[in-house]
Amino acid sequence: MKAIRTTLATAWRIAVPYFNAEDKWMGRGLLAAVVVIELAVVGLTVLFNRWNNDFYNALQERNGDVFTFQIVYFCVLAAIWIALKVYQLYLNQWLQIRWRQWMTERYLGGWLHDANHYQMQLTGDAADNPDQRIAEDTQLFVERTLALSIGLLNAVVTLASFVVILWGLSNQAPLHLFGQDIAIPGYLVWGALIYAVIGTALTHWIGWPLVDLNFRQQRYEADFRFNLVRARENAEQIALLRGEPAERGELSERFGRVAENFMRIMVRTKRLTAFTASYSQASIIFPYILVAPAYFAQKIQLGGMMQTASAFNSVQDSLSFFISAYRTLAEWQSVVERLDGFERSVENATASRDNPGVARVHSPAAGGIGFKDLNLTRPSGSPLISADGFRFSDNEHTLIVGPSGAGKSTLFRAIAGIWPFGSGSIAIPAEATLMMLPQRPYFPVGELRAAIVYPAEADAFSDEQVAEALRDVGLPALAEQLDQHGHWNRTLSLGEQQRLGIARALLHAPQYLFLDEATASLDEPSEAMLYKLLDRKLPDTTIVSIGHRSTLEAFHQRGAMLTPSDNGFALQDRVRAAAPEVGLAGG
Ligand SMILES: Nc1ncnc2c1ncn2[C@@H]1O[C@H](COP(=O)(O)OP(=O)(O)OP(=O)(O)O)[C@@H](O)[C@H]1O
Repeated sequence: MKAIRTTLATAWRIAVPYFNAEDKWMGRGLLAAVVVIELAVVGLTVLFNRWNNDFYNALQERNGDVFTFQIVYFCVLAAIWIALKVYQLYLNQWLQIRWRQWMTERYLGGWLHDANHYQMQLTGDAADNPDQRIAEDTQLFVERTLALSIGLLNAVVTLASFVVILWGLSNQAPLHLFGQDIAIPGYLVWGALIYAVIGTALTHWIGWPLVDLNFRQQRYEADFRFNLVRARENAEQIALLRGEPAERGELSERFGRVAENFMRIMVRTKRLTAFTASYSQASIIFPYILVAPAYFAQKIQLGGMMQTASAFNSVQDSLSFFISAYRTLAEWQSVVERLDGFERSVENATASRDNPGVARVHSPAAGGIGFKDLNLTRPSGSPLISADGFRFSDNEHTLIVGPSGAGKSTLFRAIAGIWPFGSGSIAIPAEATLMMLPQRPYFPVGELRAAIVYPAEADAFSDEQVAEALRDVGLPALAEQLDQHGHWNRTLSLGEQQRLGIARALLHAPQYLFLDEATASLDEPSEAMLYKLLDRKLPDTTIVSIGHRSTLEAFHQRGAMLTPSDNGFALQDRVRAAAPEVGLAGG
């Protein structure tokens, strides 16, 4: 019960913001229309119920005129019913897509706000497959929430209308057993109530494990899909390593979990269906059994009996709403849990960014980037790097070296503000523009022009500017293909991708450029050419590089290294053995 209350409260929290958002008038209007139509549908059900009485009485009395009138009357009711049903579905779907669109935008906004998506990955909590939350769960949530709440409304209103009718019918057709009337006011209502309560309790007892099973099913399906996508994304590596059997084994194992859980769902659903199907079949004859004695004792007519049966079924249907909606309810509960997990995960990521262990503060303009008591740790808390009093001065190029895994890239992440683990502060001039170039730059799939200038808009630079940057970095052939669409991370060599990365830096001209082994896949002369190009084209940019090649020293005035310390590794100035021969500073 507590779980149901918690789920309802959570669902309310997830659902309500849409009806208070910019689209609220449209959303509220559509919802009101759907509700009004639902009420009209219940009203029609009451008219149909009365029609039963008149129609069957006409049949019993062999009254042709009344029969014909009732047929015409039925057709009118049916026509209205059809129109209501058509528009109810149409407006319901309209509301669904607007609501879902709003939720999707909101979740995309939260997920892609600053580095939330990265933080969520780092902390690795409940929202393990955000793509599933955003794409699938929002759709399920909107659809199921509407279906269940409109279904519930129908059940309540139908119940209220028909309990009154059934109560009246109980008095017209008193319980007649063993040759005498037994006066139980509203006995048909009590009969329906007891029947439904027993059914609901049994359904819950048989079906409750489905909530958890459905939750797991969605997770296993998402894991399987995610790993298929990973295999596709890394097709070349897998093919080169002949990793297909390993991939296949892994994927089969993951699908095994999907299938195994599905089998459990099947078994449970089979039991539940056996019960609900028996229950609904029994519901057809149960009211006849209740009123048959009164009918045979000639206390009521055929019409009265048919109307009673139909009213009983309506009452019983609404009381059994929970039974018919059980599977939907179980699925809906899992969806609510997952969306709640996602929302909490976004909130946690935002909170950890707003209160990071590592503070980013503003240093005076042209003050460079400095560290104070900086101690970076792994997410587990184990120490990684310490840096105190170190500064990347403006217009000075620094090369950082250090053992693999020491935390060089993590230092860059902290400077970029996406690594919250640790303590101390990093001072960066206000409004400074920073750009990080990793070893494998990211290019969105699409037009080459947009891929290069990412994350700026495709038209942020003129074609001539982009083409010039491409020619400068030694990719003149690509300068002719700016309109071409492609998956550039897949089709270009790593060296070409690194050249493209430098072209991106040339276009954006950041104040601080961080190169994390960004030219490591190029031969030494090409690397030298690119560094000289950067120096020539971006004279006001401060460059900090991470690299393992000693030839890089020639292009940096200053050396820094990570040396083992009590706190992992310490960032310190590096004293060079000899002055570089071809330094950028020196020419
Ligand atoms: N997302 C993460 N979760 C947990 N540990 C991480 C994560 N990212 C990095 N680390 C750990 O932090 C340590 C430093 O990683 P980092 O990438 O900064 O090393 P690096 O000095 O740049 O290494 P390399 O020279 O090999 O690129 C490594 O031990 C790594 O396993």
